[in-house]
Amino acid sequence: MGVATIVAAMMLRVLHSAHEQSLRSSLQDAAHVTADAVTRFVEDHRRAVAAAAIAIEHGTDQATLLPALHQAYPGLLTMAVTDATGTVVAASPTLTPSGQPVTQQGFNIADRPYFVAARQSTDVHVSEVFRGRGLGDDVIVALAVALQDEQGAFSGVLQAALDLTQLGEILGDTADDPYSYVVIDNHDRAIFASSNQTIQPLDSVADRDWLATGRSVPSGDIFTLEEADTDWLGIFMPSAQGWTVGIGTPKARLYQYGPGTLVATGLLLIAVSLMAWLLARWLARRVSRPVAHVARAMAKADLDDPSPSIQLPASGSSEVQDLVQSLQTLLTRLADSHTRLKEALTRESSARELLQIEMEDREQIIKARTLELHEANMALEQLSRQDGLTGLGNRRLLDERLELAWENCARDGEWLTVVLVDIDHFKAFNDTYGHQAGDQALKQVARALQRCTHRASDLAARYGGEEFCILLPRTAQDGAERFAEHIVEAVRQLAIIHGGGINGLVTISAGVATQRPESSGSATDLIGRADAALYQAKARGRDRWVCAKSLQLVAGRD
Ligand SMILES: Nc1nc2c(ncn2[C@@H]2O[C@H](COP(=O)(O)OP(=O)(O)OP(=O)(O)O)[C@@H](O)[C@H]2O)c(=O)[nH]1
Repeated sequence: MGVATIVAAMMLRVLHSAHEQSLRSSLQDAAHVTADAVTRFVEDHRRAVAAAAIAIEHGTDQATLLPALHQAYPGLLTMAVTDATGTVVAASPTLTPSGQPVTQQGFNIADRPYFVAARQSTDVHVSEVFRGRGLGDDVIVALAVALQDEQGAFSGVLQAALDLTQLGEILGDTADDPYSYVVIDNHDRAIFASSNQTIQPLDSVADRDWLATGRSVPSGDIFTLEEADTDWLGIFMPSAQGWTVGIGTPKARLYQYGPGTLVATGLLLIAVSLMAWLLARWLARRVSRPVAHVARAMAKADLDDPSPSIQLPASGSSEVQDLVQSLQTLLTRLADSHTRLKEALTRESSARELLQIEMEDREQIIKARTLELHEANMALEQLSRQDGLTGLGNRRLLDERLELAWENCARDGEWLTVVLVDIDHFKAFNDTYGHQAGDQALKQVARALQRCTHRASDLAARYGGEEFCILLPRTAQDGAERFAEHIVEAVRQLAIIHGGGINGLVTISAGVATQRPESSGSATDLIGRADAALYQAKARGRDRWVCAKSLQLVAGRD
């Protein structure tokens, strides 16, 4: 039924557009015919007036000619012949509305624009549209032509008033006409409007919406006008004298189909519905149901079954049977591929697990070896900076740390102290107690010095032979002096017997140098000053410390 509805809607659409096309072309035809009729109406009368003028010029009796002309052309309301001064000398009708003979009234039309225009023209002049005065007040145009005497001189004017209300009869105007007409002059005044319009003759239509809309499209094209209660189709056509004929019709006429059309459409709709229903039934029996059956069988097919099969449907076209055969073949191949794929996946999965285990083992080994290598490097690194005998830092470590301490204290504006230490009379100790005992004494002194350094940044290093160097970053003069006193005393406290030593013991002498490092100076100078102080300590009798304070040396314990 859905298909039938669509077909019916399409048919109605086609019908509607054919109807619209027909309405448009009849609107255009009506516009052409009407414009021609208006033009012909004016032209016929103009030619009649021209012919009458020739007749008058050739001596035809005006008193006979004018009534005859009047009778033949009832559209000519009044006619008058004037002399050269504009005074009416003959007329039809001959009497005024009040019953007086026109010619005796002394009417003079020399001041009328059409009189002046006709006198200057060789053809019949058609005036602007105006409302008559004198012999009537109808809406008219004056048809005026100059008359000449036998010598060709201007002898007067023949003038006729053309009744424009007659346009209604020409256009067949009736109140129930499906079309509305309007004839507009070149000043946008209505000359004539059909009786289904509320426009009076000579009303201005300049401000009407339909005028602006109609002029927005080329003459002869159909335009659409939307008004509050009615939508219109309209058309403008040019006619006589630069006038315009406008015709409009409500758009709703598009939807007025005749009863025959509606019956035919209804029957067609029923026939189409019936055919669609029969077609749907046939398709369902021959195609849809068998295909649905096959689809269900396919959905249920188990690829793990070594030989899956689809049952052939009882009904169905031969195409459906062929389709089932093809699907059966395809299904068998799919099941085969499925089995091989599963086997391959299982093999691949086992291989991947083995590979994973292998990789993890290798990763562990590499990690362990890397760690061992790192530790060995660290040990080597440490050994390369350690004195083998005493276990203190060696000269290499001292140089690195001195450089670093110099830079840090320089940056922070801190004091840096260097203490150089030398064991007193150590040669004699070796000579007396042997070299091995000398080594033991060196180790004991080293440990004592090590114990005296407390801060992480302090460093006690073997400087060479029986000499040691101690770095004390961030340590000013008074701290340095206390430290020097402390190590001299600490070595005394070891109480290592030395017959040739001071008071029979192993003692040390120390040289102390303290300064605030500056970017201009160097650590070597600081070591040099400590060495000079050490020399002073030795010179002053050993077992003491001397502090290099600028150039002045400060001594501890004489
Ligand atoms: N046992 C031992 N002795 C060392 C070692 N290094 C240097 N010495 C000895 O230390 C002694 C240093 O003697 P000197 O430089 O003359 O000075 P000193 O005898 O200590 O006299 P003063 O320094 O003036 O008090 C030398 O005999 C070196 O052989 C070492 O590693 N072990």
